[in-house]
Amino acid sequence: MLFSGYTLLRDPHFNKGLAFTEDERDAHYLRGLLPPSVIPQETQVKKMIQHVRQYQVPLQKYMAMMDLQERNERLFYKLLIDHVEELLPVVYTPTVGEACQKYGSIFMHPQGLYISLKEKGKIREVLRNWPEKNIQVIVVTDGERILGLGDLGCQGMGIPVGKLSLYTALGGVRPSACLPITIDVGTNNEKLLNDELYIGLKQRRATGQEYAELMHEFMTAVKQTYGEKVLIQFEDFANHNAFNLLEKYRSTHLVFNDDIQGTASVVLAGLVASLKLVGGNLADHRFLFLGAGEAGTGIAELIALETSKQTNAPLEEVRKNIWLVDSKGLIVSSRKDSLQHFKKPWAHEHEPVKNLLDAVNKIKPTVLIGTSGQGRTFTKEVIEAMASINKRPIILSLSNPTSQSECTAEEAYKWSQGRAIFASGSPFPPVEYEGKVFVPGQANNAYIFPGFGLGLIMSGTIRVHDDLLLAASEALAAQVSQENFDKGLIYPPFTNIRKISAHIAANVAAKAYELGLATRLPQPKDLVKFAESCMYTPAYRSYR
Ligand SMILES: O=C([O-])CC(=O)C(=O)O
Ligand SMILES: [Mg+2]
Repeated sequence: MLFSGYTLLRDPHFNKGLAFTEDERDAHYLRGLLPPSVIPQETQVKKMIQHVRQYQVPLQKYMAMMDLQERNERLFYKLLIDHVEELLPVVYTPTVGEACQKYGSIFMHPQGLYISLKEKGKIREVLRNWPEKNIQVIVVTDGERILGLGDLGCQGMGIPVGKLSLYTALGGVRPSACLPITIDVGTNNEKLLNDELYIGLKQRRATGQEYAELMHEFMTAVKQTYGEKVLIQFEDFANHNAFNLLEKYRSTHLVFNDDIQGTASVVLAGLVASLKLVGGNLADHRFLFLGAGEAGTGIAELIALETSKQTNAPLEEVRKNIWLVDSKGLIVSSRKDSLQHFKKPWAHEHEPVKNLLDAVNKIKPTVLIGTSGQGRTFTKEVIEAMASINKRPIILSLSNPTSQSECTAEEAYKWSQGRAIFASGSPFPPVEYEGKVFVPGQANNAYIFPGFGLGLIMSGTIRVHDDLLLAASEALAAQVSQENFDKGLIYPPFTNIRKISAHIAANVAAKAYELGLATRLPQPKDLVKFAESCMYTPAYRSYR
């Protein structure tokens, strides 16, 4: 340990507050710097949860949590793990969205690493300024599409910070191995450009070659600094850059796009689980998406891939069961020439259809998935149409945060007379309808990326392959218990998430070994046990 006395109390990695023992207080020059009482971590957790609960305003709870993270990291993680269901909506969606919108005015101490156009040519130096050297996971955003809230520029930093706190709390990756990064190439958000408290570059976004060069310098510097096996998670990039970056770097770097691949994996898991409630195989179902961006096309492709593996039918054939609606209506072959490349595989033969309601009535889907980033687009008429076509319509409102959800849980249950199987990206509380309580699930990539990342890291995997996403999906679906199904849930509760993550990690690693992508040899015998043994726990360590 580097510090003692006053500096020790102010170092969030080592500080334990009143939990320092008498011996530690003697050995580390702490006498007199703390009041005499010695309190165990459990008691500190009780105190802190009361502290957070006293705030009525979610953003204040968020600030209290960030404050704790900066003061006493182990207590922060202990609190988050012990109260995960309660605190996830605070450090993650929906509150983290509001925090990003207001980042300039709530900003107290910088978290993560900022790389702006000013640092062009110096990115390796910037990485060297970060205090930790052994980095295993980077979550990086350029802030252009933060949740469904749009361009928040440099203030998107809340997202990598939040995602990485889940890597630790939910997936057990050491906090010191996690590095949140925001790339600042400007913002096109006028409100931020005119805000004197805006923390980012006050210029419009760089694009084209200027953008590509900065990203390339970044990708190269990361690999040079941290080696081949550092995982780079792309988060909340706008569509055009997200698809291009993934395509460009997937064969040279260990990259994973959470919005395309993580969301796809979590939704496929929920769909596979829901088959236990509605019957049939994936191939028997018809899927309709509102939103044809990263999440929509990512999910669609993974459903097609899994269906094709199950039925031995070619991908082009099974894709025909999957339909997407974007802002211009149903994606059909007559629109092909004007479509962005990631939408083209979904342009099937059909007459033009203008809006979602007409598309539901024409396509007659069994599953309706919202990935549009637009709130309140699953109207009463849309849900009623789904309910008239299906005995048990599957309805997923995936856009985040809650304000952008395509419909609320209450609307889904009420308008379908309690028949919908519903899950949403951001959490909704249980709903009572005609005397029955319905518990909605949370179809959020937070189920997948922590365990997925752990699986890659612990096996020394060097590239992400689509089969690893399927392995993660399969492991998650297998964790839904009969008791969960009885409540209509297609996801297990977050309470057991560390156990779930260990199973996901193990299944992902097993697949990576099978594909020859894992470099940690020999392969551990029991991968679930191995995953558990790799996981960080936030209990205090004793200092001699
Ligand atoms: O952050 C979340 O809650 C899920 C996600 O990746 C997004 O909405 O972009
Ligand atoms: Mg995201």
